[in-house]
Amino acid sequence: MEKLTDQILKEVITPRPENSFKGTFGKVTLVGGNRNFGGAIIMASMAAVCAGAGLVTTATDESNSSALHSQLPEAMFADFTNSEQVASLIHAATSVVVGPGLGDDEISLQILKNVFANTSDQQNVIIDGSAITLMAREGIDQPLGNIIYTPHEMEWQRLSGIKIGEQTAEKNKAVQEKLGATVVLKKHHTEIYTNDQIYQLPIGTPAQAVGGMGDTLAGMVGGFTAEFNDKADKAVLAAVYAHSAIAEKIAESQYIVLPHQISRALPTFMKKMEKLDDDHHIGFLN
Ligand SMILES: NC(=O)C1=CN([C@@H]2O[C@H](COP(=O)(O)OP(=O)(O)OC[C@H]3O[C@@H](n4cnc5c(N)ncnc54)[C@H](OP(=O)(O)O)[C@@H]3O)[C@@H](O)[C@H]2O)[C@@H](O)CC1
Ligand SMILES: Nc1ncnc2c1ncn2[C@@H]1O[C@H](COP(=O)(O)OP(=O)(O)O)[C@@H](O)[C@H]1O
Ligand SMILES: [Mg+2]
Repeated sequence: MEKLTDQILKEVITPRPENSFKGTFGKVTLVGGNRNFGGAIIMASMAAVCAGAGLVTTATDESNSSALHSQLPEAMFADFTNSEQVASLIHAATSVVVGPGLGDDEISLQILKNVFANTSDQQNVIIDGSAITLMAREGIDQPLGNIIYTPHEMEWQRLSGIKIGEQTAEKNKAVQEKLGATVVLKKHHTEIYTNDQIYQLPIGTPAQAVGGMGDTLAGMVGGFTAEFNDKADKAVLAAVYAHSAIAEKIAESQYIVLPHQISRALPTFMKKMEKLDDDHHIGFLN
């Protein structure tokens, strides 16, 4: 298992080209947030916006529209039950994030099927939260795309069939290979299973053990893969590393870290990373 270092941030977060516009930095379509879990998709959307994705659209329950706009005017809204509009937003996306707060009822299931029917191999598709639970429960096939699952241990148990106490690297890798997808297995010292390697995140803090922390990571992975689409595999690793590096910094003076604080800190954090040269590590800038 290879330990991730801050080197991954330097590789991924490079200066933006002068000759660019918002379209250069990708489009993210996020789908989730039923009436009860609107916060989940708002947190994920905030992470995608703050990570620097060029355009972000949030397909969610219509009851979340005002809250989304008041928290995040940068994001556009769509009603997630409007299947034609969602299909066209999926077609337009560089990265799709599906699942945060989607819920697991019949409407959630139909929305998930519509999303999965409209992705293509050219897209990054981040599958999180309720979407993983629904896939496992309903036996839904994996969609087309560069697939990235972001399960917590119980979601991974549901998807892989491996019980939480038995989730060894060997067993997890075998299921990852069958899926042919990237698996970000979230926990203290998250593990990332890719086609060629297993990585471990050596940082992170129990101050992160609060609701919405994973929703925020899913949005960051969506934002990073859209913005740095030419190095999408490394962008996943960089998002995982940055999420916990920022959290550790906030936790120096706070007992817990609020997920939206990580998103709000991202533009400043990314600016510092852009300036790092090979001799300087994150600690140097604290
Ligand atoms: N503000 C919002 O809108 C929020 C909305 N959210 C959205 O809610 C949806 C459901 O997601 P979910 O994760 O809350 O529920 P679920 O998938 O049933 O898993 C929980 C079960 O698994 C067990 N468990 C065992 N090990 C575990 C582990 N390592 N990590 C976590 N759980 C572990 C756990 O055990 P227990 O805690 O009971 O001991 C419990 O029995 C999803 O769409 C998500 O995006 C949330 O993000 C919160 C903020
Ligand atoms: N003790 C811990 N140490 C480090 N990271 C943690 C710890 N507990 C939780 N996390 C992180 O918090 C996130 C939790 O994800 P998840 O359970 O999906 O949250 P939610 O669905 O509520 O947003 C993951 O990124 C996980 O790695
Ligand atoms: Mg989650």
